[in-house]
Amino acid sequence: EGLSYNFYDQSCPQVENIVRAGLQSASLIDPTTPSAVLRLLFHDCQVEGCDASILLDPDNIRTQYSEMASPKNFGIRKRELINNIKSNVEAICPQKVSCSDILVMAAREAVALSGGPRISVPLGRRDSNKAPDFKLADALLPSADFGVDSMLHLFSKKGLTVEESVAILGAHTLGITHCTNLQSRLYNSNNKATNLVHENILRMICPVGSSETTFVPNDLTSLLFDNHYFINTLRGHGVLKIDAEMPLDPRTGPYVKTFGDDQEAFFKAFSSAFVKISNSDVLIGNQGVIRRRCNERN
Ligand code: HEM
Ligand SMILES: [Ca+2]
Ligand SMILES: [Ca+2]
Repeated sequence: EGLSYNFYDQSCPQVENIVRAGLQSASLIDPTTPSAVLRLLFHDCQVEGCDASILLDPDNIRTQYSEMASPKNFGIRKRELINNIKSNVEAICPQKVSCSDILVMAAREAVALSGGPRISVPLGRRDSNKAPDFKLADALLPSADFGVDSMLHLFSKKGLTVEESVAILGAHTLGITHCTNLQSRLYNSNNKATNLVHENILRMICPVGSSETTFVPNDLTSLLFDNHYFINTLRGHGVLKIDAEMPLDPRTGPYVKTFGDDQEAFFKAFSSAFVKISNSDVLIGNQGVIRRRCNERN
């Protein structure tokens, strides 16, 4: 399909080490770096494939051409970290390594560095050279109140099985959710509340009209890539609507239980899902470009 496991063996053998070093030093300064980088990869791949489109800054003339203008990208961070790693790579191997591959490698390191599996990822992606209108990102990124139906539909389009779809949501073992993303779940929906005590705690942390800076951790070990997300949701302690629904739905519930009991089973299904997501709709061969700077068009 055009990607390969030894793509940079000749042209830039140091690239994996450079990316790993970049992730490690950034995580020492800010331990929430891995969660931000993992979400950044998903939001890139979800809009016109993994082509580093999310990293492009708006130019002065056409400000709507930046995915960051979409409210669905609220809370996206660490785009500049990928720019910095790219500069380090350019210093050693100029014009060889795409920003999209750097982002995939960085997300892979983010998972491994947090205690998750070390995932082998095929490389050879190319970068897009123009950002889509932010309305496309708006249409393609999942909204905070997605339920099981919409989630399974979204991931089946990427070729994920139901088991892999449940596993990839285990990415929420890392990071946080801002209260602004929980308003509709907590205050004006007829959602299937699972654990009233837990929902009341969420309401206390996130009152009506919470400021944009308040947040809750996605699980109790939000810096560790482990299976606590599943254990949490099984207890009815899920944060998002999808977390509350997955254990109850007959299609997804059995996998939530398996992953809550067996971390290795979670890691295995997460790894294959991660590879599928990061291979979806990629530019290869002569398509696209290798951007010189990740945040600007060539
Ligand atoms: C139906 C699918 C999904 C929905 C509805 C969803 C929704 C969300 C929402 C609302 C947040 C909170 C953002 C904030 O308030 O700052 C979040 C955070 C996060 N999501 Fe997802 N997500 C989905 C799938 C994924 C996937 C596939 C991945 C990765 C492979 C992922 C990784 C993350 C991570 C790591 C965070 C924490 C970010 C941080 O701490 O900065 N999500 N997600
Ligand atoms: Ca993209
Ligand atoms: Ca965790």
